[in-house]
Amino acid sequence: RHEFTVDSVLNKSVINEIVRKIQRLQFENTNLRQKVEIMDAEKKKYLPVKFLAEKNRKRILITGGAGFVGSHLVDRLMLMGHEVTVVDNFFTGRKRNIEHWIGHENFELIHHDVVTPLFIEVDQIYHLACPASPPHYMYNPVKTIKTSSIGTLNMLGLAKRVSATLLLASTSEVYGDPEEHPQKETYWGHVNPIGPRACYDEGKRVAETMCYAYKSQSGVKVRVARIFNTFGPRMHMADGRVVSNFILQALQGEAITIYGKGEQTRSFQYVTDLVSGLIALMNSDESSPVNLGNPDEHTILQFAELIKDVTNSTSVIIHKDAATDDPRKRKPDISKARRILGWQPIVPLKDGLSKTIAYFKAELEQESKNKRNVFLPGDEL
Ligand SMILES: O=C(O)[C@H]1O[C@H](OP(=O)(O)OP(=O)(O)OC[C@H]2O[C@@H](n3ccc(=O)[nH]c3=O)[C@H](O)[C@@H]2O)[C@H](O)[C@@H](O)[C@@H]1O
Repeated sequence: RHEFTVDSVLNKSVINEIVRKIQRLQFENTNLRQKVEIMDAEKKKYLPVKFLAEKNRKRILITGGAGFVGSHLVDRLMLMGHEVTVVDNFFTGRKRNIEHWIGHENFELIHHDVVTPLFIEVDQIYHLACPASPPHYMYNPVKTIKTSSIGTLNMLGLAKRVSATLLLASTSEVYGDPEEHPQKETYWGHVNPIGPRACYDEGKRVAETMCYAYKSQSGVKVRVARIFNTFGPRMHMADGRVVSNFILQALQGEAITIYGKGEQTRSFQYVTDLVSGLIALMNSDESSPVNLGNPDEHTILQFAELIKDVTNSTSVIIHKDAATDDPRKRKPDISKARRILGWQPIVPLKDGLSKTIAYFKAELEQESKNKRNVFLPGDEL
């Protein structure tokens, strides 16, 4: 209408204005389209998770969820379609262990130390937070005791308040240096209460005691998993436990260090087997402790030779001083888990090792790339 009613100067400016508006709209439209495309691409980076009906979908808290075992548990529960909240203080946990879920609508990450109370709403709590490797838990023994005692107390308090079920990640270390072999859940253990391992062993023993005190006094639903030696990808490079030490030493051609004669035994389970056991236990009605481990027992010397063999390594095997209070034998009796949960480990040691070796190889490659890209003071940037 303007074209016919106003003079040609005004007419021209109106037309210019309309053209500008159209251009702006087109620009915004393109921008919006690009934004949607980026969001779609972002969505595609997540592995597809199951869509669970509201009544089956649980709100699950995993303390220590950015750690080695915790992050594998996160993966399984996310894929199952649950809402997962991870709490970690990142002492031994790493954000990169769970980075592939960050931003997902079913996932939440909270940087928090369980020694401080936490107020959230959840249905289940997998309480894994605590360093598990001897050099890590001995690094700050007082903090280790606080984590197992006050940390567990806080999580039991949370479970009580919101009527959640709490699963405690306990350990084979509650049996100490066992005088019964293999170890059944009925065995009370042989623990030195003042030795260097006591901060962890006794910490976990009191954590178990607290679970049963909360159960009998307040009716909290508890599950206690006594976890035996576990290995797999995402173990910390500086973990210090035997599997990661031997693999890293073998891959780098360094001497494989056996503490003592190597006659002590351990039985190793692959992490995905453990995850299946933890989930089965959480969803069972069993409140008394259950061993989760692989009964396939090896001496540490045999294990060093196996690692040398599977990595094709030229490393020599050397002996160092034996560790204080190092358990001489360890092998789980898993008949209870078999009977009650229908669970048993299924991953053969060699298969688990080859996945773990591939992981450490990739980590070492990444490290050597970083070394080449490192800038030193005085370098021109
Ligand atoms: O891996 C685990 O799941 C367990 O690890 C540790 O228990 P430990 O059996 O002492 O674990 P390692 O440090 O891996 O030691 C296993 C054996 O290998 C020996 N070892 C370890 C490291 C090494 O470089 N060389 C070596 O001979 C140790 O002296 C010990 O006899 C923790 O204390 C447990 O809580 C945890 O459940």
